[in-house]
Amino acid sequence: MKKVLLSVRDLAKHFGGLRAVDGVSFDLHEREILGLLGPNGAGKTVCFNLISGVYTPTAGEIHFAGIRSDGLPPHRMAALGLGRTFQIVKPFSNLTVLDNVIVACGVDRYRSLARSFGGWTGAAVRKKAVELLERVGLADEADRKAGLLPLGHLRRLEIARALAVGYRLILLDESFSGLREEEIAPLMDLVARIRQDGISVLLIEHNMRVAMKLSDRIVVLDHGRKIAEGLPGEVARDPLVIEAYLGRGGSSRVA
Ligand SMILES: Nc1ncnc2c1ncn2[C@@H]1O[C@H](COP(=O)(O)OP(=O)(O)OP(=O)(O)O)[C@@H](O)[C@H]1O
Repeated sequence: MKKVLLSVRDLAKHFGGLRAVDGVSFDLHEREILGLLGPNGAGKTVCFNLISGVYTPTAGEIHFAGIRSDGLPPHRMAALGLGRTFQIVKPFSNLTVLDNVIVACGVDRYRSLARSFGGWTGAAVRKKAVELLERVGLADEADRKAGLLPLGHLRRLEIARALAVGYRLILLDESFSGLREEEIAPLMDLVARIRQDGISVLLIEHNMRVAMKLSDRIVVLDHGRKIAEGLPGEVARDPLVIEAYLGRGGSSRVA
């Protein structure tokens, strides 16, 4: 049986009177790619922020890697093996691509320093960062200033930074948005390879073709609530999902 890596139970986040996330539950299994979909304002990014420790829930529970994790700060979540990308890419523009990944590896460094004092060497982190750049196909860009990278490469850099800590799970926030058609298939291959390497993926994606093809299962939110969960083909035919995306009277499939 598949092992649950992340479990979200009755999760809620209110901002004043706004129920941005309103009683959402789902599981993500080890080695699974789970798509988190929904129209604008559905609560997807707030969910990411709850799972990664940026926000503390108003109610509900999150369990990650066998421990109750809601309320833990982002660096504790990172130390547990959770990495994430952001909808708006924010590299350190004046640092090289390699240094951007070295900085992201810092969480590991501080953790091992605290534990063993001296378990870390600069050379080891550099080696890890170079390996990560190779993994995402950016080795040739290592010495370039990150601010000079085109969007497609920036998205790969973000994924390398997420992988620097995310040895169990990475959260991808619209990693495909704004990419050219020819950049999309290779990035899908990269995400599939990451999963083959044993890392689970939770992705927010507005590109339906990408989400449907890449995800093993899909959870759909609307107005903070879960309205559907299932295999991509099932979810795409779900009348509630079609209505959420196309409005009442929508009759075509989502994908
Ligand atoms: N810090 C905040 N304070 C107040 N309201 C917020 C905050 N963050 C998000 N919201 C609101 O919560 C709701 C859900 O936002 P969220 O960003 O999660 O949507 P989303 O599904 O990611 O949408 P999109 O696809 O447009 O990024 C929105 O109404 C948003 O305005």
